[in-house]
Amino acid sequence: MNLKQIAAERAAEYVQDGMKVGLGTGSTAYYAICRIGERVREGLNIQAVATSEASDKLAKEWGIPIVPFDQIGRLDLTIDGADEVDPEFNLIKGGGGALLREKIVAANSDKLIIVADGSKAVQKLGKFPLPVEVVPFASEWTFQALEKLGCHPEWRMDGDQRYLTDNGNLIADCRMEAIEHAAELNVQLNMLPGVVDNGLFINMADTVILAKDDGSIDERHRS
Ligand SMILES: O=C(CO)[C@H](O)[C@H](O)COP(=O)(O)O
Repeated sequence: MNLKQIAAERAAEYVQDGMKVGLGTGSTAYYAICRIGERVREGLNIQAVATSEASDKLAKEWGIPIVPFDQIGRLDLTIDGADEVDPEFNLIKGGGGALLREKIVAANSDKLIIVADGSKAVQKLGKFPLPVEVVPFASEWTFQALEKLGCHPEWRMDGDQRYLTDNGNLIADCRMEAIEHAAELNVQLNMLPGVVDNGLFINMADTVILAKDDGSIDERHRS
């Protein structure tokens, strides 16, 4: 039983004819894109944007119409994965490195549906290293600023090179174990010159669909 697929396919049912849809990134969002792609092949009429080059490629392979960001306007719905989800629907995202585009797309969507297997549900965010996207210019200074903030950053690597995002930036993964004040940290991080954005998604998710070990679905909506 593929829990990621179960959660993602439930979310894909929310996509309706005529909608403008944001497509997430990662191994769970993958199944949502595939299911939406199947429905497009069956005649579903939508327009979409993708949150990464990988999702863009996958969507096009399925024949999902991808529209330039500047031409699509506001989105009805975005379906994306997450690395951690807390009881208030706050998230850590960016394990796949797409956090910046994911946050921009989520912020321009009427509804953000998060899909995941049950292991992503946590009481407190922070065990998963928090990704912070950093511009390459003077990146060691930014790294030091993250250290001073107590974030314990480590550069994400791709072999022996620093990992580069689709935007040509670096990722510092911050190992904090537990984040006590996620909303405040989100603001503090984004105020550091050199930080483009970080993987904390505060008050952004509207619906969380988790597939539990027995294959049942735990679907929650933010009131
Ligand atoms: O934020 C993301 C990519 O930047 C992903 O949604 C997140 O890492 C979850 O990925 P997966 O579904 O593969 O566990």
